Amino acid sequence: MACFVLLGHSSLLKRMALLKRTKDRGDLRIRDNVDDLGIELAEYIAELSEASVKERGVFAIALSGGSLITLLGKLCEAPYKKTVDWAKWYIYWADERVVGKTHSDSNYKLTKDVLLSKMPVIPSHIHSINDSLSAEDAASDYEFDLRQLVKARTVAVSEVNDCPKFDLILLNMGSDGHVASLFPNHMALDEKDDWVTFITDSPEPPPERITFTFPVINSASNVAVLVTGAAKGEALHLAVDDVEPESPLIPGRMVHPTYGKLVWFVDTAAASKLEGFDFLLSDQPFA
Ligand SMILES: O=C(O)[C@H](O)[C@@H](O)[C@H](O)[C@H](O)COP(=O)(O)O
Repeated sequence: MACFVLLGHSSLLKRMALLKRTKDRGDLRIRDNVDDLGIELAEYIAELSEASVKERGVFAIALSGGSLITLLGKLCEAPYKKTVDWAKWYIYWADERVVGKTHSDSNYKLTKDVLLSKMPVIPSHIHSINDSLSAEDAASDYEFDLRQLVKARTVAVSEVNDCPKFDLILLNMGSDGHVASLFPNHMALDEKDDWVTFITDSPEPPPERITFTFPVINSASNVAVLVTGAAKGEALHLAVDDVEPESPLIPGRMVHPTYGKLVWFVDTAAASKLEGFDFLLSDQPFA
């Protein structure tokens, strides 16, 4: 049976904050609404940024796209706007669509609009893809760029392989269980050598993307995955619960930082199919 811890004081699900500790699939932080989840995520990022700047003098973070970036808008508000040491941030994207930087599909553009144009991040610390290249060349070029920062130890290096060890990689999971641009049953899931690979056949538009590979994702010090909405309930169940061995192995379940910490930021709609969660929806008193 799953173990849930009630963090709030209210017995009403609407105002609850829940923490679920799984055996080996990380922690789940569950909030009833996306707005509260955004506040929780902002607090988590700010804490990791502070700890990393204290320890290493910099904070190396990789972002994704979608609603995750919209939620990062919370970091532009008090207190984070002033308390986060923005000049120490080095930013990559765990995946990017191979489109121009001004295109509405660009994760860089979305992040720029929501966060980068508002916070004093140093422009040379923002590592976006070269949008004049093909997907294949953009992936090699991005890996080359990342290798320079690993060489300089601006991005730390894993103790067990030569992979970058990001202070934090932020992902979100789709309803098919994909993370970054690593889609179910795609050969990119098996990439072991390259840090950054490319795809030209994404099941979701646009088709051409670059993506961090699992060796990079699983070498990070911290990985957080945002999962919101009822449509992702089954994928979340497959990603974190003790499922049968014959259950489909979705990319979300392959997120498994070897020595890092994994945290899932989840709303109650997405959590509804987790083992034991129905108990909370019943009228029984919380023990
Ligand atoms: O690249 C993409 O096609 C999307 O960005 C996609 O990867 C998205 O991140 C997930 O589908 C979850 O998206 P939401 O969290 O926005 O629902």
